[in-house]
Amino acid sequence: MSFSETVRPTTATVQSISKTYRQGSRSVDALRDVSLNVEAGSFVAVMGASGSGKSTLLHLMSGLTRPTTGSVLIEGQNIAELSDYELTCFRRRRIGLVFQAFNLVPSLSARDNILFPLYAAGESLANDSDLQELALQLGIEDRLHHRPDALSGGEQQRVAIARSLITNPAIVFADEPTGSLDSVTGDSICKLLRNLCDQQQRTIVMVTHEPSVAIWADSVVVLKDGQIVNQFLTKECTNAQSLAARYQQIVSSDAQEVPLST
Ligand SMILES: Nc1ncnc2c1ncn2[C@@H]1O[C@H](COP(=O)(O)OP(=O)(O)OP(=O)(O)O)[C@@H](O)[C@H]1O
Repeated sequence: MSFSETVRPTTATVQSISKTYRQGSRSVDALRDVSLNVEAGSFVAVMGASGSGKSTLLHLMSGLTRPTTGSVLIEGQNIAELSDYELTCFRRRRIGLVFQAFNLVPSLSARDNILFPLYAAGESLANDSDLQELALQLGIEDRLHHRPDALSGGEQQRVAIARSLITNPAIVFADEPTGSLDSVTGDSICKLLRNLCDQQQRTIVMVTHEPSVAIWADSVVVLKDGQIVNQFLTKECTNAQSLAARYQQIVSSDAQEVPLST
């Protein structure tokens, strides 16, 4: 395994998914009949107001939760059909996950945090040079023996990204990966995600509410009240300000446009 080589490009397709959360007698329709095709090797940002369903969409696409109706195809596999055990195995091997809160184990070194998905699967690292290569690629090669509390926020997120890549997944889902970081550090994380896509053809789906983060993606999917109301290419925006203006125009409009495919 080499982390600097390209991976087999993977598509992610969501077909007519809905998700209803039930809380006692109340129910919340978090997503309503959402369809989306993320092309292999592309970088898609998901934007929307708080409560519009961004995290729910990401969690469904990454198999963390199951849709109420509809299907999610990763590498052509409908993950909604897998048993809990099969889904866990599929997620461990095929999907990388990055969260805003890093979710590192405080008592473990950066190295053991990165290797955690392998340990959880009962595996070990075949070749230590793989870890060294990954750490070098992410700029944390001299931080591997530190515990999370001795690392900066940006370094912790790099460790979390390394952990998401240790099984060499072709698709990475990131939920507000820069949400806890200052703008300079956040930019370096965006650049890293962009490189994973450009240099290795990994597919990236990232939730963000920041136009300056979304501009790093190839396209932006806009959610409103649990539905996709628009999808546009970032190259149509000259900079983060024009992306912000376009996004504002979309969310403040009552009209729902037909979503484009990436
Ligand atoms: N586990 C849950 N149980 C009940 N309702 C939920 C649950 N998770 C999310 N919801 C509801 O589903 C809707 C969509 O939530 P979601 O977290 O996907 O939105 P979001 O766009 O990611 O919001 P934010 O930007 O604030 O994180 C909201 O109304 C939320 O309250």
